[in-house]
Amino acid sequence: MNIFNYMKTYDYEQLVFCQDKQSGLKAIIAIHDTTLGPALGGTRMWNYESEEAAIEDALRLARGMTYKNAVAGLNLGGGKTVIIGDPKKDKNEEMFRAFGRYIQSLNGRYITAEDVGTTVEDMDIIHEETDFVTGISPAFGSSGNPSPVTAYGVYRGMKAAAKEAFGSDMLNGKIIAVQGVGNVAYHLCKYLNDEGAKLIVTDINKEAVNRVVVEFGASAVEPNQIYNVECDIFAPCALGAVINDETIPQLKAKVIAGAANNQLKDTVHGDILHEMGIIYAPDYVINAGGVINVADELNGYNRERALKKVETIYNNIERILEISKGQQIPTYKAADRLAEERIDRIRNSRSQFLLKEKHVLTHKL
Ligand SMILES: NC(=O)c1ccc[n+]([C@@H]2O[C@H](COP(=O)([O-])OP(=O)(O)OC[C@H]3O[C@@H](n4cnc5c(N)ncnc54)[C@H](O)[C@@H]3O)[C@@H](O)[C@H]2O)c1
Ligand SMILES: CC(C)C[C@H](N)C(=O)O
Repeated sequence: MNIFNYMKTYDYEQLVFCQDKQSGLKAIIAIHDTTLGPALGGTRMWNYESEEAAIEDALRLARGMTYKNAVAGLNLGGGKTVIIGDPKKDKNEEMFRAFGRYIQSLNGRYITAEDVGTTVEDMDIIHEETDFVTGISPAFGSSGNPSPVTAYGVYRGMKAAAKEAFGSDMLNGKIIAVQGVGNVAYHLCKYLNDEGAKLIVTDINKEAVNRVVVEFGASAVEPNQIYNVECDIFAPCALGAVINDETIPQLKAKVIAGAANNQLKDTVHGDILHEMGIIYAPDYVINAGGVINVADELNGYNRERALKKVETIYNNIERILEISKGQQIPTYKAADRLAEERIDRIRNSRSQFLLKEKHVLTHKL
């Protein structure tokens, strides 16, 4: 990978490598675009097969956060961190403190939160060293674990997509296939079960599967079977790139609406879904509940206000579906246009010189 070429192609601002020998920290912070405000995006800890794979993931996820924050209407740019390591074995207190000091050194250009492999407890340790961290414990007056709120946003966005596909946003009686039933999807399954949907689930973690089978009457299938089960809606809630050449021909669902980031392996897969008439709720639009929730901390956390903003995911999906129909373009393109138009509008409105700009971190600073 030619890093500078890649950064130039997608217009990245900064890539920061953080190393601490004593704790074993190897982290990469990618900052994509800070036109709208400081870059906010979570920290993922993952046992990457190579350093190149880690860099690529950080870059892709950071750009996704720029678009996610823009469409969600947040005054925040996009960034993300990956920590190389096994979250089950390699974590220690010194590692997150060293990482917190690196975040502090960026002086507010980047704010972190949870992602796959990191927890509220990890954010609390980072907070020992920096204020530029969200999703910390409610004991600090903060928002805590973003996953339940992400799930609520996905649920609302799924309803908006269902309305387009089935003529009603009621999900009772609908068969919904859920891939990965971890932090977000457990809560999503609860909302869906409460509304009377029938759940088919899978996960590589048997305990996670058993929990939703027992609590919500879900039926379980093997991980490789989830793509071709008879269902109305497919909800990818595990990892990225699951909509690809191999999986698309297997799909029976009319709607794809789930929490996972970077669901399309490539944009061409979004084009194919569009041609097939499958309604795809763009991942970064439907899964913005968590970032909306943690971003609210920057103004002094108010859960009611945060949830009210999460409700707008329903309208955002409706709007994207309207643009997609009106302009005859795939939904991922409609979402990208919304994001890019907002960023351009704000960039253009910033043409006057200000001696000192008002900082968006009004509460934290
Ligand atoms: N947590 C949030 O608030 C949030 C916000 C936005 C987006 N997301 C995205 O949503 C997805 C899920 O996040 P999470 O916090 O629930 O993570 P998680 O790790 O708690 O859950 C993911 C689940 O997927 C399972 N899984 C992994 N590979 C699988 C496979 N091949 N087949 C089936 N199951 C598999 C894991 O065992 C795990 O139970 C991630 O892509 C994350 O980036 C999360
Ligand atoms: C809570 C957020 C800042 C990060 C979250 N993991 C996301 O991808 O949106």
